[in-house]
Amino acid sequence: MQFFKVKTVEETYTLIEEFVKAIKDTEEIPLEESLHRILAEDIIATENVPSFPRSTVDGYAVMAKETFGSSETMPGFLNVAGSVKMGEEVTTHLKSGEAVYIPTGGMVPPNSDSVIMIEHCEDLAGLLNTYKQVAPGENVIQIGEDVRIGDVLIENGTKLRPQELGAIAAIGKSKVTVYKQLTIGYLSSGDEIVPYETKDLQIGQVRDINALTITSLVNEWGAKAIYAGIVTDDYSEYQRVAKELFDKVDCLVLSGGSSVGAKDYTTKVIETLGQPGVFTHGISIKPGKPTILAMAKDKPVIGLPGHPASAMIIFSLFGEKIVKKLSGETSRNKLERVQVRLTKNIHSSMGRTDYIRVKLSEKDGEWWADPIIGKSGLISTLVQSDGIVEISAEYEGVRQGEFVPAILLR
Ligand SMILES: Nc1nc2c(c(=O)[nH]1)N[C@H]1C(S)=C(S)[C@@H](COP(=O)(O)OP(=O)(O)OC[C@H]3O[C@@H](n4cnc5c(N)ncnc54)[C@H](O)[C@@H]3O)O[C@H]1N2
Ligand code: MOO
Repeated sequence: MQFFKVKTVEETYTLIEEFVKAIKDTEEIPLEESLHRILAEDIIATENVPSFPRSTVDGYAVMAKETFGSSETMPGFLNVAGSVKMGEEVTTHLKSGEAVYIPTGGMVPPNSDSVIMIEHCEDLAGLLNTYKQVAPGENVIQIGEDVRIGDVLIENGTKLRPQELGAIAAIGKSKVTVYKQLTIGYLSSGDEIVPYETKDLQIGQVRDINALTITSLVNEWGAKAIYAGIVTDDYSEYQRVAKELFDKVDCLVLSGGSSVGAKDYTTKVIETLGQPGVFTHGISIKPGKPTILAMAKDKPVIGLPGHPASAMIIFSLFGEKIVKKLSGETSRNKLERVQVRLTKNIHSSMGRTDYIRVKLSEKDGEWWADPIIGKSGLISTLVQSDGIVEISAEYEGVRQGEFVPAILLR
């Protein structure tokens, strides 16, 4: 049976990299609606930012060399020849021996190369006493120092953060081309699963937790979740609903029925959706060993283990990678794991990667991870957790105080 041919975590990531291809459909949208979308063009600067030399302080525009030697005890002297107005161009050149009052953000006059801060000088009836020398360029943002014409400001494949939106706004671009927002279909399965709004549960019934955790993760990652409800463990009904949803979405996620029980139909259903089909059923991982990953007609299909903590951990580990690849995002890898120290010895099995739920706390400038013990069916264990620590397959356990990589659950 394929189930027992488990793959390692690394093999699984390699297969995802190999199978999942980015969707290349694009659309042009207003800049203000583009937060967390994936850029589908290089943004080339068409303007210098700033377009004029700008003071970073309130003070006096000067020629730096004319302040050289100034000190508290031996001030220099310059004539105050006027003032710069905010938002207005300055065409008058600064002459030798002169200083001009300038507010923060004002245009530095031609011939001036620096600004002396108001705290370091004193205007005595038009004679400026300079108590400190300034260096050429001091307190001035030069033309194009922020963004230079022709520079690739932001690369195709970047996930747009607030700072990218700000930079695009700075060059006056109001529309951006982004990759199409992904739609991720989600379906719960199981005779015992009932809508979470159900008031009075019959014995044996379970409210649908995974619908909320999984679709919320999808939304957090910037994709659109389509929830298609709950199907019972009736193969033909499950197959019909899954196929209908599969046809509407870019990626399908099925929860439950991933194991090898008599009514675990998820693999069989996935195999009907198209070629090449299941590429992983079973990962040497805890929790989430029965995880199913497949490709059907270029669309990824994920079969999550039903236990709520397993479903969420597995979807965070592999679902996010799949969604990222599909979305066209190629941003350099950000910090994915942080090193933390364990508060207790943890046992694990060789040949299996363990993800342990942990609560983090800071002590003397270091982060410590306290394991949350509990079965993978318990959602409350994730409520108590700030992250999961990874004990890789080559370890039999980790001792108290040792450093381990942690993935934060935000
Ligand atoms: N013989 C073996 N049995 C099992 C193995 C194994 O290796 N050999 N692995 C176990 C592991 S590990 C997991 S994880 C589960 C995965 O099982 P399924 O994916 O088939 O999940 P179900 O049986 O449908 O459900 C498991 C459990 O979770 C509850 N559940 C399911 N869906 C939801 C939902 N949407 N919201 C809340 N709770 C849900 C369900 O009621 C069950 O209690 O297999 C083990 N078996
Ligand atoms: O590993 Mo299974 O994921 O619930 O216990």
